[in-house]
Amino acid sequence: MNAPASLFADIRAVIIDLDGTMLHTAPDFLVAINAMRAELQLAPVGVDVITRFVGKGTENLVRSVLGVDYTHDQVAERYPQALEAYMRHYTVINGRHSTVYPGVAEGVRQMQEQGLRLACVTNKPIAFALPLLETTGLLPAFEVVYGGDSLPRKKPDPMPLLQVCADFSLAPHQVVAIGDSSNDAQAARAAGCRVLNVPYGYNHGQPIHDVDSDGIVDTLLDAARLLSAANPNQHVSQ
Ligand SMILES: O=C(O)COP(=O)(O)O
Ligand SMILES: [Mg+2]
Repeated sequence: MNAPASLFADIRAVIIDLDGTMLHTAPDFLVAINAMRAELQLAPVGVDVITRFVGKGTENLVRSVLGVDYTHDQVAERYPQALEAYMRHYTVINGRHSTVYPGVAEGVRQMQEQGLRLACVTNKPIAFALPLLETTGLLPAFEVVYGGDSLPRKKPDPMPLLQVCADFSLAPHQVVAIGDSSNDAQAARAAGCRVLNVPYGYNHGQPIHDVDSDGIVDTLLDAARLLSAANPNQHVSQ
């Protein structure tokens, strides 16, 4: 951890990203994307190709994996069919090949015990995000969940983060966003929220150390410990 604890002294709520932060969903993306590509008579792509495109929502993902083979105009032509196929396949396999990262359940539980309010903001469609949170047992921890299609604009736009601040009646500097990518960090910076990155996710295939954030925590459990150390009076009685 490389951020001074004093930066987090006022934190009252945490916004946590989903793909690459709470859940390793790349294996689900791999299956659904390659099933879609097979329908379009395209060869499968590897997981490294796919994780470069995860984090900016479904539309970007589908367009990007078509862009591996097609020109801009060809992508535009095939996009509706590809999106329909991808959504159909993802709906069936959603969560089947995903795993919860180490420290997530415990970190979320410790944040709750500290009295921190929790929101999940993901660029995944809300219809995919909610069942995943439900089946992994994480859903009850979150007062608010926004998907990439819940609001007019998604991360890296600050809109969903600012909406959470408004929902919780908190100023942005009282809220920290935690995510695996520059997309999360840009949204947080634009919103005026604090931001922590985790190093184990996708970050569009780029090194996480290059991202402008307030620090990197190894796990969500480490994030909970950092926030606890920065807010020693915040513990609620059990
Ligand atoms: O791009 C997506 O579908 C999801 O990405 P996120 O959960 O990391 O925001
Ligand atoms: Mg992510």
